[in-house]
Amino acid sequence: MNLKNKRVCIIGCGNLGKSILNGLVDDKDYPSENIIATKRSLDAIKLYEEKGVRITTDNVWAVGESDVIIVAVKPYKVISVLNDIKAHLKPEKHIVVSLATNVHVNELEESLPDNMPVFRAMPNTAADVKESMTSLCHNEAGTPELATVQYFFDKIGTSITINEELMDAATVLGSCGTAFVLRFIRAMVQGGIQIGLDSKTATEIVNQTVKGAANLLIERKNHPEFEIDKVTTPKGCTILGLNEMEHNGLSSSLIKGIVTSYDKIS
Ligand SMILES: NC(=O)C1=CN([C@@H]2O[C@H](COP(=O)(O)OP(=O)(O)OC[C@H]3O[C@@H](n4cnc5c(N)ncnc54)[C@H](OP(=O)(O)O)[C@@H]3O)[C@@H](O)[C@H]2O)C=CC1
Ligand SMILES: O=C(O)[C@@H]1CCC=N1
Repeated sequence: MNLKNKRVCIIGCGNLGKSILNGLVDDKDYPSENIIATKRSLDAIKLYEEKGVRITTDNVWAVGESDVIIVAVKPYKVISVLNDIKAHLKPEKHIVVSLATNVHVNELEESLPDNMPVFRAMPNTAADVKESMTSLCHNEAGTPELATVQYFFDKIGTSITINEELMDAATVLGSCGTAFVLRFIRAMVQGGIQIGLDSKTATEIVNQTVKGAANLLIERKNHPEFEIDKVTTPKGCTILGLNEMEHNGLSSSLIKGIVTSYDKIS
């Protein structure tokens, strides 16, 4: 089957679900008519009907109309949602993808029919602009369905497939990481304002500088320090600022924050 004919429902279309929805509805070749979004209160997603997306409060109906079931509710709600739809899931037809942190594949399988293809996906909200980093893992029944799941998450960014043992770490870096990077960006803008730039100009400069630095690493595949060495002119202003940041714990605070988030999940 042509993968663009695969129908997807996003159960629990909130912060992350809407980011994924935005990434999919703007896709040039995936038909929005193949997307269903569910929530108990539909006001926040009504606007998507104009783009051909079907919206509903009925998860069971949504499952019956879909092939890929993305469960985007909060972790503590996942099992109850699966219990509601379990009787309507067909292992030969459906693929279940949970976005929830810390709800493991074996827990998901316990609330699903036998031999159900089950995935965990850890995207981030940059899915909104098709720039998500998504980490995937799956059960054995999911193996033949990996290409289908990759199809959707590669439409909203980039995906990698890893062992489930690494999903907590991938969540912290790739999902929480969006907030970490945005806070870093905000701090740079605050510094820019302190040295005389208005907020809009500082933001424009910082946003492109961060995008450029990331693309340098993505395109050239060099270590960050290799690229930093090109900027830090001996006795220049960059190395002074960089060392002052390190004297005040820049790298250490980032590492400690990442470990703290990881400890919370695991
Ligand atoms: N936010 C992020 O960046 C990331 C989040 N995640 C994971 O994604 C999941 C969602 O997170 P997030 O989007 O932030 O949470 P939100 O609370 O924003 O979204 C969850 C949505 O689920 C809906 N919902 C609740 N119960 C039901 C139900 N029974 N049927 C249908 N919809 C329901 C709620 O809407 P209503 O009340 O109208 O039903 C709500 O909008 C979590 O498990 C989280 O761990 C993973 C990676 C990144
Ligand atoms: O903060 C959270 O728990 C969710 C999971 C990763 C990003 N947001």
